[in-house]
Amino acid sequence: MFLNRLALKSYRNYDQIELTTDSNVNIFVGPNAQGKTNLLESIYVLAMTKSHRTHQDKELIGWNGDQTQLHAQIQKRYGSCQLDLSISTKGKKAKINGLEQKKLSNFIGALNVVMFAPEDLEIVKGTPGIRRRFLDMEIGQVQPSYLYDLSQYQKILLQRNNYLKQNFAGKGSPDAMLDIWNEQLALYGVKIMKKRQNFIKKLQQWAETIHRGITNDSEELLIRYSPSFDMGSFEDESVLLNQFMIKLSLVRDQEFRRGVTLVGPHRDDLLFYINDKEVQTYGSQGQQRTTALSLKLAEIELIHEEVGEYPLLLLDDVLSELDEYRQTQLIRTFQEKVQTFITTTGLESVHLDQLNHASLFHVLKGNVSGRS
Ligand SMILES: Nc1ncnc2c1ncn2[C@@H]1O[C@H](COP(=O)(O)OP(=O)(O)OP(=O)(O)O)[C@@H](O)[C@H]1O
Repeated sequence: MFLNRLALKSYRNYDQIELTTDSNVNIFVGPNAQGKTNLLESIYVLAMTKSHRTHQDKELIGWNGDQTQLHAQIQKRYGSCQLDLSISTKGKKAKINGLEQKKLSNFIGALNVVMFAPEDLEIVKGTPGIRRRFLDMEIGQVQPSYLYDLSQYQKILLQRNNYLKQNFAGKGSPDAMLDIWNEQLALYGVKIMKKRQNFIKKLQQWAETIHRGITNDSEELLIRYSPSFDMGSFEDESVLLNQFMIKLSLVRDQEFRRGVTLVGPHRDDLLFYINDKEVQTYGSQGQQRTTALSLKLAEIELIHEEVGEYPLLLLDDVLSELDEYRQTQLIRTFQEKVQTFITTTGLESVHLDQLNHASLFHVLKGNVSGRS
């Protein structure tokens, strides 16, 4: 799929812009703090309805406005499609081809993107919460039902935690109520775990091959799902559900003492190994960065497999971080296949000679000029 046109109103430091983009590679060049990342972020927001770098939607609204409007014209295999998203302090409104979508989950997935930014190193190095967010965003954009399961799970988790806090052991008779929460929690928890397990299995297959290519066959990358309890080889959801309930009963007293839910996908993690050694603990900075790159490139292939079209690739200030060999590998992956948006402060860090065709845009103080 391709983004043909992007229009923004009152988005971060852009008052109003309209861009026609190249179907191959688009390079946005400019000094620091001019709006390059903001531009890529806006494309990400059009795909996911939220930013990759903040949970606070109001930060996206230009300082002089009270709402922002984003518009994209997308070219897909089966025709073109118009996406409109407006974000105000009161909430979000999303339209596909002029039709308002009651649920944002129906809007997510109309445009698919893979973003690779310097902070993605945190997916490898950072806390489990960052890896769970990565899983949620990526599975969500190819499987809208996942987002529904997740929001149900989060609601139940919140209520269950409140309940645990208020009804510590010995006070009242909490069991009957807890049984109801447990069933609900396990029901949605298992759905999420199964979907994460399937996603990671597929991601692993792609990432392993890609990582071998990037490292000249010297490194074997393994990605492993690490759920809050051992799923064993259980394929059947009802067996897993039963396991979930057993685990909950085992930690019951501890949960009352601590006032939090100790079992479930909100405690999942994702582990990375290179040649059998955990990357988070033993990996060099370079290996951690390459792992993040392999993960992102694997995602491109996975989305293609699931959706039948390649997503857009958004590379925010990452090319200068990659050596020539890795940059060449990356360019080979997207060239003529994946519409790519690159930001950089200087063209000297981009191996332009490797690109068959690219459009160049200059970004200065919230204005974009060019396309050459
Ligand atoms: N809500 C907002 N309204 C207006 N301006 C904003 C808003 N949020 C951020 N900005 C401004 O946007 C600018 C940053 O833009 P951006 O992060 O896109 O920079 P950049 O060109 O990618 O820079 P760098 O090369 O340093 O990463 C900053 O000057 C910041 O003050």
